[in-house]
Amino acid sequence: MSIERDLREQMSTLCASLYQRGFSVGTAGNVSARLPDGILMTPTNATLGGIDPDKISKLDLNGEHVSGDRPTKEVFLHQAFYDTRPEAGAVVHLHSTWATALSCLEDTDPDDCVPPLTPYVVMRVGRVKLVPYVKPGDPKSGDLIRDLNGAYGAVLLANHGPVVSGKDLFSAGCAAEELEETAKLLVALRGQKTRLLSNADVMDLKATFGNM
Ligand SMILES: O=C(CO)COP(=O)(O)O
Ligand SMILES: [Zn+2]
Repeated sequence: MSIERDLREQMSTLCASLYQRGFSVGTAGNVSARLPDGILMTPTNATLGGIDPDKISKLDLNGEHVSGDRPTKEVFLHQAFYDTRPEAGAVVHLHSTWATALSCLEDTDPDDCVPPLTPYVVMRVGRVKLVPYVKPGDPKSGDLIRDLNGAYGAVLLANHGPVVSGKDLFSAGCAAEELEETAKLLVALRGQKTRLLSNADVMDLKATFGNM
């Protein structure tokens, strides 16, 4: 099977799994994966529960739509991650409940939305930036990601939801799920005395596991 065909199948399977487990509803969210000759993206106004591998949109290295259905309106967001993070092989955007809740809370630290509560959010997600609200599909969303200069692999779009990159579809999917579960923990622990991992713990995890 070709690399592209394999990625198309993986993307359809990942999207269906995210949808079936409630990480996405309706037509919310979009997923992309980088190829040597372009980017595969889920079509706009498509439910992640029914992504047909043959209808997945393909853009060339110049961002031109070359095949498949019309791509997600968040093309700019995905392209900005690939342009600023050479290690990014895939990007997952969701409206998952708890990460979106975190994006709406006024006291969320914009430079570090998710403190090191557990080892896996450090290992899988890393620091998360809060990106100011722009309406879905606004090219400005890409500019806001480019302004980060690749410093963050994951962001929360204010009042909208998470966007998480990873070295491949599996890693980006795991990171998006880990972010959602950690956001749920954060909301559940609000107002309570909470112990965080120490800086030494965080450094040790990064040294041991690197970029998962
Ligand atoms: O989540 C979404 C926009 O932010 C979904 O839009 P698309 O259907 O265009 O991918
Ligand atoms: Zn969205």
